[in-house]
Amino acid sequence: MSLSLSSYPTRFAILTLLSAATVFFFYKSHRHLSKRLKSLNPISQNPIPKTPRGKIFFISQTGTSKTPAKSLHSLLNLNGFEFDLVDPKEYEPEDLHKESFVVIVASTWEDGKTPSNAGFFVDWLTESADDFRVGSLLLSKCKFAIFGVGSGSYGETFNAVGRDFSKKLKKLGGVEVLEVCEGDVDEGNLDEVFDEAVSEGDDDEEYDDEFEENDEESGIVDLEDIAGKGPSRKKGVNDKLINGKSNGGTGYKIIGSHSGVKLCRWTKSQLRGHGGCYKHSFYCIESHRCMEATPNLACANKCVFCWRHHTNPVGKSWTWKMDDPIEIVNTAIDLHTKMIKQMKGVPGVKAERLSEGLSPRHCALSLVGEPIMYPEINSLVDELHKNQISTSLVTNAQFPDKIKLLKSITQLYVSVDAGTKDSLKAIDRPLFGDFWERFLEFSEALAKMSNGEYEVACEHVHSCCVLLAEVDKFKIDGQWFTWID
Ligand SMILES: Cc1cc2nc3c(=O)[nH]c(=O)nc-3n(C[C@H](O)[C@H](O)[C@H](O)COP(=O)(O)O)c2cc1C
Ligand code: SF4
Repeated sequence: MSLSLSSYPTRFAILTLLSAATVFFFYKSHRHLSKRLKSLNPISQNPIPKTPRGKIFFISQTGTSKTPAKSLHSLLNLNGFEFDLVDPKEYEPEDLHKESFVVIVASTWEDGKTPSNAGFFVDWLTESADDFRVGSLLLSKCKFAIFGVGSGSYGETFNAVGRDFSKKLKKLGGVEVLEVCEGDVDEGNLDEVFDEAVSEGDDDEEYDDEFEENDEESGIVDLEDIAGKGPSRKKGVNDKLINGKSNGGTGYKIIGSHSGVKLCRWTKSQLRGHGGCYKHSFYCIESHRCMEATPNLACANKCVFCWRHHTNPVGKSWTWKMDDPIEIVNTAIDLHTKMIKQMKGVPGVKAERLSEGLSPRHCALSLVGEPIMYPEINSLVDELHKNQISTSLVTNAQFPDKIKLLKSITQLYVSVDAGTKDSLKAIDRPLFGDFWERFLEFSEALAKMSNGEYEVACEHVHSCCVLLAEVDKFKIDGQWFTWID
């Protein structure tokens, strides 16, 4: 890979690689380093266009990672690169999309756990990366580099946190300027590799000349040539998410044998005085008083975009032991309020919102799975209403018989992911052979139930045309429309 040396990211990447590895592994060759820095120093060369300040995050349990992060911070600032050294505990992750450059120095702890000063930061990142509504372009303006601080003696979880950060930032559109550098504090293999690379250069004027020649004459340097001399990824390292989380990292709590509850990212966001989800914008539902739950983790589709990565159970009918609806509601409220309480002390959480959040007023039956498959769905909804909790149920239109039996519900959200039989099959990958007929029958039943009026959530407006053709009147963003032939 060749990159122009005159570009800010490339200069930064090279400087970061050299300086962080040098600081981190206590490399002593000042002569060599200063030569390299001189050749890269933005002050002594072409002026760099003004860019926003970068951020160096230290993710550390016992302070080891903070030291190289601090040294890197001094070195970069000394060389004209404006960076802030940030404790993620004090940082608002919602602002991440505004960053242009982020360096993360992160250690890994037992079983691949993240140090506690980045607990909220990581949860936010995990949820955003797993949430298809957030999108893969959120961080497209953000370049990043990651330095892992760990120990190879922990095998598969060696530098798991650093690698996990890289994966999630990339999933959200972040641009990684260097392959994750994996430091090994015990084995010291990294400083050996680096020492080797640098000591070659130390006695080798040719190396410096070559470096300068590349820089001066062609303006191009092969970044991999340099990065290749730094720390390399260990072969056979397990790339799976290893974040010490239960339920495959989904963050939801299982209730009984077939239900679940989760604190959604919008609930957390509004607890912290930030915005809520679209239901807040459309219907004034307060996200910090909303409980996300499902009485059925299973589904009759295997949608390509499913955030559960197809690890949830699937089935065409209810074949499981059935838990009591009242018990499900009580446990869901109990677990939900416990999770709200755990938000106490998280930076930015407002005391007033926290106390309001302890009494949920809305329940989104949408977490995962198909809620109307649960045979006691009407009793469950009744129980929520008795607790003065409004209900919003999301269904994927595969159970027409069930929708006909559904009694009072505050809101019904039909997930229509495609407008034709072929595209619905390709996107939702339904288990039912007669999925299209089911979908049409569901639509007809719904049209009758709602007197031909549909309320459409914006998320699916693009694919609702076929469905809307069946009805007389529809509502988007609170405004009613009629169908024109
Ligand atoms: C109890 C314990 C568990 C650890 N687990 C891991 C691990 O799973 N993977 C890893 O790469 N390093 C692991 N390490 C090594 C730490 O990442 C290393 O000690 C690092 O320097 C700690 O940095 P910090 O003080 O910035 O948190 C572990 C260390 C301890 C003491
Ligand atoms: S409706 Fe509730 S659970 Fe769903 S996204 Fe909004 S706040 Fe979260």
